[in-house]
Amino acid sequence: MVVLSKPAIEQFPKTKNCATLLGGIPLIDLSKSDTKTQLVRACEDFGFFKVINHGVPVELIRELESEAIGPNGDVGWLEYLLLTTNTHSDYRNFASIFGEAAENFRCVVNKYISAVKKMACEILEMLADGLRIQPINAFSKLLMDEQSDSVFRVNHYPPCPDSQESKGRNLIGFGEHTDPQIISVLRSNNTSGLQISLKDGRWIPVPPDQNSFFINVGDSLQVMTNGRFKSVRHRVVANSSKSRLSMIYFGGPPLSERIAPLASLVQGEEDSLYKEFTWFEYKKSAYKTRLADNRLGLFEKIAAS
Ligand SMILES: C=C1C[C@]23C[C@@]1(O)CC[C@H]2[C@@]12CC[C@H](O)[C@@](C)(C(=O)O1)[C@H]2[C@@H]3C(=O)O
Ligand SMILES: O=C(O)CCC(=O)C(=O)O
Ligand SMILES: [Fe+2]
Repeated sequence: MVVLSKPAIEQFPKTKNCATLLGGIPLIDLSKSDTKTQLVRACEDFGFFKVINHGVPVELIRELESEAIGPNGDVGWLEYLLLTTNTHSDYRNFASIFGEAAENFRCVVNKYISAVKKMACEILEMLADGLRIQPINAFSKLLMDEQSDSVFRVNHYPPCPDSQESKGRNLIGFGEHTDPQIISVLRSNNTSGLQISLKDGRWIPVPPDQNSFFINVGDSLQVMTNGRFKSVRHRVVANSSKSRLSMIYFGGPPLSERIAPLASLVQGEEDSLYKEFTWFEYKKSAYKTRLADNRLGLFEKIAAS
């Protein structure tokens, strides 16, 4: 893990209209009435922030965490994918073998996704308001669309004792990358590991907080805001003694949606930094890239001379 010296911490961008800085990370209290300016500022400076008083029931978060770990609590040094090979399998048999567990998990995941999606949409509407974008649901309607291509991911990082021995070296759990979608809502248990990259390229650790959410600006929001918001580069380093469990909702647009800078954020066509693309085109090209690649590079317009 990167340990920051005090002078480095003092060099973090000073946020005007001030979102509280918590170890360098903007902290937004969603219960406060006027947070839109702080939200805009956090998306411009970091592409990342922490939210508290978010309205998602703590019991729902805990329930999902315990369901994700599995009914019998077996957590080994293994993550696996188990696929059925018989396309004609009778799903009623599955239910009788796996008991209620799979059914419950699906049900809790659905409730959790509805709650975090609602929060993500509220944040996106405050951001649109802060940027004076009309209509105010210009971003959130993409997540609300029935065809929205949003995904949900649960990551489990087993403890990695080797990372203790490799002093001064970060053992990577999830390599550096930006998220391709519009917005990501991340919640983890209290195990550290997540780091974000500042604009100057320095990596800073994000202190974990199981009761809060961390929000990432994704590549699509960077494009729609014509680069005003930055999709944050982030990674996860291995923890030597504790396992990390994270759950992320990635709010994405429908596959057919055209992604381009919003007209109100560009003076004229020539000021647009990106070529228009559909989310399908972006996703297709993203899956041909390496995790750390700059996926937006392909869609950037060459700077006019
Ligand atoms: C290497 C890849 C994994 C990824 C798709 C990609 O081709 C590039 C982006 C990766 C990422 C990062 C954020 C999310 O975890 C994810 C689900 C996504 O939408 O883009 C992953 C993709 C993945 O693991 O399939
Ligand atoms: O596990 C984490 O904390 C972050 C994972 C992540 O960045 C991702 O799944 O895209
Ligand atoms: Fe990510």
